[in-house]
Amino acid sequence: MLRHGLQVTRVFCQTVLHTVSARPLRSAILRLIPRTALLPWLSSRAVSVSEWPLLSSPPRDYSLPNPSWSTEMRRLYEYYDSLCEKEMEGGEKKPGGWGRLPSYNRTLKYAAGGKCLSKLLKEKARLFTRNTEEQGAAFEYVVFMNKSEKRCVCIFQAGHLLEGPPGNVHGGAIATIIDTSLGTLAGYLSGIVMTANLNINYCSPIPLGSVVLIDSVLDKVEGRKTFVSCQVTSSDGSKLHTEATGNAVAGLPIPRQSQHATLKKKMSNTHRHLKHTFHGRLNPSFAYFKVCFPC
Ligand SMILES: CCCCCCCC/C=C\CCCCCCCC(=O)SCCNC(=O)CCNC(=O)[C@H](O)C(C)(C)COP(=O)(O)OP(=O)(O)OC[C@H]1O[C@@H](n2cnc3c(N)ncnc32)[C@H](O)[C@@H]1OP(=O)(O)O
Repeated sequence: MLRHGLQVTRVFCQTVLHTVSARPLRSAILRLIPRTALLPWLSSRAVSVSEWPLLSSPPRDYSLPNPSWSTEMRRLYEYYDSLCEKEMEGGEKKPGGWGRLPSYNRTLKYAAGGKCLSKLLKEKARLFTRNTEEQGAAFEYVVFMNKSEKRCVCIFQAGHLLEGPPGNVHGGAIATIIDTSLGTLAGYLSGIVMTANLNINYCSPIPLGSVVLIDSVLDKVEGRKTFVSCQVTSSDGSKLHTEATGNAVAGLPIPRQSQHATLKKKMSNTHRHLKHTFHGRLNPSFAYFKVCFPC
């Protein structure tokens, strides 16, 4: 009976809150509801308040296995996952040196725990490599990072929407996944970066639907520039498909004078959100990278 009552309350609250579109009214209602009391009823999943805000379902982590993954993709995922540092019984950490990076389609929003940072972001914007919900259709990938070796491995399965030459992957799609891997490595090591330069040699075509490995390493850091390179090989490493070098520049480009004040204000709002989300435990500007660096 009580369970039924709670369910009705949950559905009622969800309906009201989704129907109320006026923002001030919606936030007034949200303020009136005691979070800790209602959260377990309103969310079908068990999430803690500090992990995820009221009424939002946790974002999808695209780096986790899904039914479209081939046996080879799963095998490689399980291999690298077994090398990852894991919490063991008794709180001890199993050393491994590797870590899987989560991946979201709205990175800044989700990395900040769902706080709305959409002033900085376009509401409809999505990470290019994660812009379809159809599993297996385009970019299926997961990045494993080895911080001590300054290296990352991306396991990539190319879906049917990435066709270029018949039966093979489009060169632009290959460039995209290379940019993602190199950008992720450079960003992980040097903070916020923009790719300034990318050189690619396409050595042999990648068959559509196949699984390849993108092994990226740090070459050197010179001031703001982080030089990285990678090799794209078949999943058993026997065939070289592509090789690339890149240079990523750290820090945001200096905005024009007229944009400066607005950007500064937006960034300080973002920092406030991050500070609030992480309860001031971390330097908010780096919370995004240190807590859950996405790719
Ligand atoms: C708000 C950001 C938040 C990021 C959040 C990340 C989310 C993570 C989520 C998921 C991860 C997925 C990972 C994806 C990764 C994708 C990465 C991309 O695709 S980035 C898009 C394509 N790149 C551009 O659009 C850059 C356009 N260019 C620029 O903005 C500027 O030119 C920039 C920033 C690269 C440099 O501009 P300056 O004004 O800051 O600095 P100057 O003085 O021009 O250059 C600094 C140094 O770099 C060299 N440099 C500049 N451009 C170069 C070039 N093309 N080639 C070689 N060197 C270059 C210069 O010679 C200079 O070197 P010297 O310090 O003098 O030694």
